[in-house]
Amino acid sequence: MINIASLQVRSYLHIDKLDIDAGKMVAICGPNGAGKSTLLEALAGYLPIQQGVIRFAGESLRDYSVAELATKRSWLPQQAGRRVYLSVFEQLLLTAEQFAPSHRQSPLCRQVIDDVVQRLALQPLVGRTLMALSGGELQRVAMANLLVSCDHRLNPDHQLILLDEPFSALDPHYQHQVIAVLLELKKQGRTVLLALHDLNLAVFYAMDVLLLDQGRLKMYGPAQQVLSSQQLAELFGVSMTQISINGRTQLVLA
Ligand SMILES: Nc1ncnc2c1ncn2[C@@H]1O[C@H](COP(=O)(O)OP(=O)(O)OP(=O)(O)O)[C@@H](O)[C@H]1O
Repeated sequence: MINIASLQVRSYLHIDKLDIDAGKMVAICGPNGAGKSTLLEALAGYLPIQQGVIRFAGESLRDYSVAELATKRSWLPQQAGRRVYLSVFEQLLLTAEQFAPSHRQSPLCRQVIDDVVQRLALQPLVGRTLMALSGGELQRVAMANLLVSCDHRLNPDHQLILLDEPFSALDPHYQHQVIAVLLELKKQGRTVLLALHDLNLAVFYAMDVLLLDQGRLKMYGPAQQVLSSQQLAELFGVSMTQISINGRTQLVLA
């Protein structure tokens, strides 16, 4: 689904070779400044590629038009939507209508929005103005907006979800709720890549982890293998160990 070869972006990020299969959920981890956002922005098609190639579904990213990319992948940057003077419902409708230009599809847009609002329990927020929301509320609405954009009823070609620290402002309840939604999308065959600082979430949910350090790919594989005590000590300078609670792996300071 994603194939990277000899990639250089912003003279900082260098990846010799990386292949990510469809239907994976991959946490991009690494210290501050490691290149996580840079990699996601490059995959989203927003950064010029200085050298090498990113292939998405077999075709070079350079060969996709902006419109084609918009239907195939969704991109959630950090701090999305802060300055928009729209209600939550208006924002979601605007997004839905981008994929359903015919007026006859308006009832479908409303159905998709209703389903997403219900799935994320956003009913108390739909009439509120985006500018008046808290950081966490705004992040939940940004996720709802992404879910509308990738709903297969409106956007049947959709394949890839890219998220930059989507849980940074969410309390534990909403973190797990959003991960559950992403796991449902993965089950449908969507590929999900997310920059993540909370290493425990990656381990707990047995994601694959792509570990970056100083703009280089350090390791890619199952979280339990990649986030070993030795690797964590080397990269982050912290002493952590994996333990098992009720059959789930977790990281604890040791
Ligand atoms: N627009 C930019 N122009 C030039 N350099 C940039 C730009 N944005 C980021 N950088 C630099 O590129 C490097 C990688 O930044 P990036 O934001 O990708 O890291 P990150 O792993 O997402 O970090 P964090 O965990 O702090 O969010 C950093 O050294 C950063 O200072």
